[in-house]
Amino acid sequence: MIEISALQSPLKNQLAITGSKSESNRLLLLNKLFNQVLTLENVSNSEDSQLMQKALANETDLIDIHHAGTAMRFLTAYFSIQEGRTITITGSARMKQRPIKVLVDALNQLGAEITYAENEGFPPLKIVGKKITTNSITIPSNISSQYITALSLIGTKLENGLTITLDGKIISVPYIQMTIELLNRVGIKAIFEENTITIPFTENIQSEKLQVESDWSSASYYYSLIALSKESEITISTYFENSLQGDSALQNIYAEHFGVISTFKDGSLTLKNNPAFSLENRIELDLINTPDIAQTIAATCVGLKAKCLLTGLETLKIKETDRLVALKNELEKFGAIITITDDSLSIDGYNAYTTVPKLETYNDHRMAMCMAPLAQIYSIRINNEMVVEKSYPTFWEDWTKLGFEIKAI
Ligand SMILES: O=C(O)C1=C[C@@H](OP(=O)(O)O)[C@@H](O)[C@H](O)C1
Ligand SMILES: C=C(OP(=O)(O)O)C(=O)O
Repeated sequence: MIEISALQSPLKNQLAITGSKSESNRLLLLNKLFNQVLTLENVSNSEDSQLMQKALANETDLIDIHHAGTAMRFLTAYFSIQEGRTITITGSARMKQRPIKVLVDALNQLGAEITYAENEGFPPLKIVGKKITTNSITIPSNISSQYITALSLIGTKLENGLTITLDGKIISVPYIQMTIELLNRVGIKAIFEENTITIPFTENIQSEKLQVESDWSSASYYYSLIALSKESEITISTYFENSLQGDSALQNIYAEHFGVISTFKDGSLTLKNNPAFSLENRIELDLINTPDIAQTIAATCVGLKAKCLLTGLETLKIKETDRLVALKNELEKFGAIITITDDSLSIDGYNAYTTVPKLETYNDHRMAMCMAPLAQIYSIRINNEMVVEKSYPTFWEDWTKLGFEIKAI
């Protein structure tokens, strides 16, 4: 457990944040599919991307992917087309509760041979690699976009290509767009229009150098920190105005609702306070396209004692923990009055707040990181703080650089 206290205000500092975990995991898989012809720069040093790299290099028949959801889903598709190889892919206790049936059904309908090693619908999976020649599939698109990305990535290696029809509401759309844009960027003419994705079989891609942009979900904690500070400025490197990452929506969300100004210069992003900003009565946001910044936004609201209604949160309950329950439990420790439904979270007011809260992280990196900015206002304690490694291993080092005092207790 750590205790975090703010030492200096205003903040002024520069940080280098690791590459996007989402871009990295897609590019690592593509590179494996296409004989490592890409030279990747600023690849994420997150545990999830390291696990992805190790799994792709692994030649044994048992792969443990721990908490890494994207890696679990992308690798299920990858191993299902490795003819002549049989593997079992497993993960953490939580991974064994995260649904994968939609993806397994789709792959098996295409001709894969995947069975459940424990519980129907969930990892671990036994995968016997097969040649897949079927070239079209319909898949529900309202549970996780990661299933759709997984199919799109391996579609490039199916001899007849793949047409994917998305059935129902499409959630986390920017993550599907990121996949298609990355395929386009390496020269694969993938198309995503309305509810149809078309992926052509591709023999080879050109060798080229690609720079992974830094992680926008990780940037969210600095947006929150600035929103909870005054006259402060933080510069973070390797961010661009034209991002592939949907979480770059942070720029507009924090400009409009929390008074944080973003400026880009020479590949860096500077965040600072807008002195003319005033908080609205109740913040309303639909976050269906940006699920990973929902926790950050809820915690920023608590720091500002703002009321809010956050909707489009139906995917939060199947992530690293049930994030809706975790947010309610922990943010109520600051006096927030919170109501959650299956797909929303509202903060309707605040009770008087008295004690220094001891905050729990539920094995969820984003629970630890979203609450850290509250240290700018309150003295807080965070249990199991090393969960941050999943996406941002140097998080606490960076907070020390910013001037926070972090004590193990
Ligand atoms: O494709 C990706 O890289 C991701 C997609 C999103 O998941 P869902 O599509 O399950 O919402 C997101 O929450 C996750 O952190 C990363
Ligand atoms: C949901 C997340 O990751 P994953 O689904 O890849 O485990 C996340 O990083 O917030």
